[in-house]
Amino acid sequence: MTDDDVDHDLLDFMRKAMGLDPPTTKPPLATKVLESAQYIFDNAIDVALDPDSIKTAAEIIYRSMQEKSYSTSTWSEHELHPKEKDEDTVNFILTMDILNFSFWSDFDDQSRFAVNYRGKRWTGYWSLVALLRRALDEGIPITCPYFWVDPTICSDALLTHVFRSDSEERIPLLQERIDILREVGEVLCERYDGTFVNCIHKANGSAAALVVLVADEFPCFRDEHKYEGRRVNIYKRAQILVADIWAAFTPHPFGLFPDIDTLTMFADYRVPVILYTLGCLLYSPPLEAHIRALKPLATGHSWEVQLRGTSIWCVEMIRRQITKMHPETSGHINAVLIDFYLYDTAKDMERDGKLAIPCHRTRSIWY
Ligand SMILES: Nc1nc2c(c(CN[C@H]3C=C[C@H](O)[C@@H]3O)cn2[C@@H]2O[C@H](COP(=O)(O)O)[C@@H](O)[C@H]2O)c(=O)[nH]1
Repeated sequence: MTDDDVDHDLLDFMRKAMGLDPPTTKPPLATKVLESAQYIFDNAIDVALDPDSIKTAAEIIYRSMQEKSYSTSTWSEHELHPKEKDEDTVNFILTMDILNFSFWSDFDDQSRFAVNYRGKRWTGYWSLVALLRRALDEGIPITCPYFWVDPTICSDALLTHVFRSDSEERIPLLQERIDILREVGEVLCERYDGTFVNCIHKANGSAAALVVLVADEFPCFRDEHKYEGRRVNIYKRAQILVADIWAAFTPHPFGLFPDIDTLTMFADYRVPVILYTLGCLLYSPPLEAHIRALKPLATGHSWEVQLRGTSIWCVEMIRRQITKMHPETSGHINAVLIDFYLYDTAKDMERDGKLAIPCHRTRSIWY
């Protein structure tokens, strides 16, 4: 039967007679992050972009990504990232991205929160990945949602042991980390049979739908703020969760997201530093003085929202510039890979003392 054989008028008549809604071609779910970023950029007065530096940076980033053949496979090449393409890896990535926030430190390098694992000393994001592996090696099922929700086997004391430090500084926001693990576990066990794989299935292959599902279902991922009277969506950990799954799995079915290019840069505290160092981001004198003085910046403060939103918009401008100058890359250089590249490069530059400004000091669960 072809579409011509179908009597659509009769079908509509029968639908109405049966009280069925007419067929609606639902618009694809949108995260509204990019439009939030543009709104913040358009209204920002303390953070601006420099178009010439963006053009120059785009070419530098493009060439470097080509030289390093930056792709999704780069993700699994990291020493501590899981390589298996299975449900355990999905739950490992979920656990990691529930906790993937706020590792900046005002302690000196020897005293800052650190985890010794496999003969190396890990700090920052990598200390989180290391401590999860350390717990699994100790036989603690730290990536299992059913474990998180049962305080008789997963006590706060045991989780404090999992998050223990091998240096003077303790992990920041320990209680928040414990609370949100249990919060996510409750929802997953009640509605998704205790595995994030069922969330992936429910999103039906759409990265944007999965980001929106995560932000709707799990409050700790609902990275939304008020700016100039409007709600703005940043969704940093919800987006990087989907991006990590995409990078870790594609082309395995768990990682097939045809709309992955709708994700944006992940507004953390590291990437703005390299964007500033490249001359792309410009700060007003009071904001720059505040950051250089390592003063705290409250979550939701206008300066903080401007920093995050304008960084997202900056990476979008870089992405558009790369696509304009190198149309052949439009299929495989997206905001996610540019972001991953910028984060990794920022870590290298931090190690070599080449970053031009400290990161801003916001302590929150959002990033
Ligand atoms: N925008 C963005 N933010 C990222 C990452 C990553 C790590 N992603 C890995 C996966 C693929 C990539 O190749 C990376 O190897 C962590 N973060 C954020 O940074 C902060 C930790 O920083 P530090 O204290 O310096 O380690 C914290 O807010 C964390 O959420 C990223 O990729 N992009």
